[in-house]
Amino acid sequence: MSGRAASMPAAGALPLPLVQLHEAGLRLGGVQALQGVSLGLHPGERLALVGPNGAGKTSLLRLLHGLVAPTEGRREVPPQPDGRPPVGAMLFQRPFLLHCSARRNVLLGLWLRGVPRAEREARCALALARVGLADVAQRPARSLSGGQQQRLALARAWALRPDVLFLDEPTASLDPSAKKEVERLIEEVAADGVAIVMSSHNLGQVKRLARRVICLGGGRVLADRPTEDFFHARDLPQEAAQFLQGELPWL
Ligand SMILES: Nc1ncnc2c1ncn2[C@@H]1O[C@H](COP(=O)(O)OP(=O)(O)OP(=O)(O)O)[C@@H](O)[C@H]1O
Repeated sequence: MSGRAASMPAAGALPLPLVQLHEAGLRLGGVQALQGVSLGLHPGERLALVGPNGAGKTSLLRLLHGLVAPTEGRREVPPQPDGRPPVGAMLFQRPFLLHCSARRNVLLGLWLRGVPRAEREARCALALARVGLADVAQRPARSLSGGQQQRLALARAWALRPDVLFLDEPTASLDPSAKKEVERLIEEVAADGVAIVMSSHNLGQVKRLARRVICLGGGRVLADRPTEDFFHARDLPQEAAQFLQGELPWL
């Protein structure tokens, strides 16, 4: 798609983070959803956010994406080497689609982000083809199956040529075959060099897609490890180890 992998820095060079949080906290209606979160997200990373219900995964996704501002600490978005701000896109568990055709949903997404008219049609057609929806482009978006709707949401995000894709439990409401297909497409996006940040309760999926895992509990980062390490380490903080032990039997 965007050929991000080709513009990745040479091995050994430290890339600039796409977004960096410094002791960030988020208070929502009297609830401390996040506190003291410091982390950087780099180009091409594959990060999974795990933790029990209410741990703060969605809040952290929203904060990283800039949909909400931290109520404590700081969110920094360093300008990239080419001077432009990084482009982010987000996918939700249940796609938010407008009452119009699949094609128009993608075109409107491009229009909203200020993509020039001359580019919109081609980018839309390419994105729909990449997710296998070219033949239903004219169908009302909301008449598509759940799996097709999520693929359409992915096409809409993909067409924006994001540097980072935020995914909030992207396959949680899908049946096994639709889940597999969406996972395959997320893998393709990541293989293009797009950074992915995904919240998931599916640890099998986390193992398959992520290279780094952040485990949250009570709005704090309990562990931030490479995926292999997270699943096999003997020195995880107690709360993170307990979460993992509770989930592993379901894998
Ligand atoms: N708009 C809001 N107003 C008040 N409290 C909120 C709001 N949104 C989230 N919270 C609270 O913030 C905390 C973190 O919620 P968040 O949705 O980020 O957790 P989560 O890990 O994504 O949970 P889940 O796995 O259930 O989706 C929870 O206690 C939640 O009830």
